[in-house]
Amino acid sequence: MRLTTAQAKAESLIEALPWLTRFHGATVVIKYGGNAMTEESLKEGFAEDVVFLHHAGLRPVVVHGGGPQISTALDQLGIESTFTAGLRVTTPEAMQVVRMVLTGQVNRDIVGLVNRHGPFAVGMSGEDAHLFTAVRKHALVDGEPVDIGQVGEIIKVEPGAVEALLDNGRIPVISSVARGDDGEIYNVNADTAAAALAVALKAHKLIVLTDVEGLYANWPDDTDVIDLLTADELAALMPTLSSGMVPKMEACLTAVQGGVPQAHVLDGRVSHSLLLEIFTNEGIGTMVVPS
Ligand SMILES: Nc1ncnc2c1ncn2[C@@H]1O[C@H](COP(=O)(O)OP(=O)(O)O)[C@@H](O)[C@H]1O
Ligand SMILES: CC(=O)N[C@@H](CCC(=O)OP(=O)(O)O)C(=O)O
Repeated sequence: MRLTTAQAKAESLIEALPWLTRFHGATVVIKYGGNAMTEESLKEGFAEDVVFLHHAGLRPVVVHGGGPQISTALDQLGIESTFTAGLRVTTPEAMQVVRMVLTGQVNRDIVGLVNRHGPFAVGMSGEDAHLFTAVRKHALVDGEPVDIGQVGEIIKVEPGAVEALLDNGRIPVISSVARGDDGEIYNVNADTAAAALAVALKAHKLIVLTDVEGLYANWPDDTDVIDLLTADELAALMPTLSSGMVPKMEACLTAVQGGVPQAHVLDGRVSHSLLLEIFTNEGIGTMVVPS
């Protein structure tokens, strides 16, 4: 018997039932990357997905980056910007721009898109309510520590303000800027910040949205996406990874080793990728699970 369109839609809804049951009340930390937020329709789709998760009874938390947006602003201001070991060398002058773009621009954009659907999103900086406390981080180049300016390594997470927002039925949207006990502000890679928060919140899932399908087995060849990895398998692969994938896969490993049962890297260029991952039997992207 052929299914009518309406019946096929009902089948799709029913496919989601076991996942709705399983993830009811689950905290999901979603890292939204700058390269996955370039197109307006994708940004709108992302906001719809987050609101859908909220209405479906999950507790979504968004931690965002904005690397390309920071680079554009620095270029416009004539401030040179370089990366060492995947991290932006952040002078005090650049730090002001990083803070302005992440907390003042990208954060506001995401909050605005989510709040088209209701009074849900509340924007925060990682500096607020001592959410992220960081110390100065050095990059390792050929095993030697190199000064990369005001780049931070998170040493403490106080998730109370985020938990209060979640308990109040809100969707926290958080920029990856941290404060230091030394009075400085620090630029933290957003993948790293999302993982630290997922561990502190005892989240059920960390989802990292990016601009590739997942972790490719033989990068730069993009034919073979690894769909499932244990933490031990990922730890063994880490030294072979390059560029942007290093902080992303490190974040998945930190999260899973810190007690988060599942960490995923998904393609943010696919519309509604969040819903596909959470509510379909196939899932998409790369999933990391405990060994
Ligand atoms: N093994 C790999 N699998 C997938 N992508 C990889 C791999 N190694 C390096 N990359 C690169 O990492 C990039 C993702 O990192 P990045 O550009 O920092 O993303 P985002 O802005 O989403 O944080 C991909 O676009 C790809 O060019
Ligand atoms: C230290 C460091 O490199 N910080 C990042 C923070 C933003 C970020 O991580 O943005 P994406 O997720 O879009 O890459 C930066 O300055 O670009």
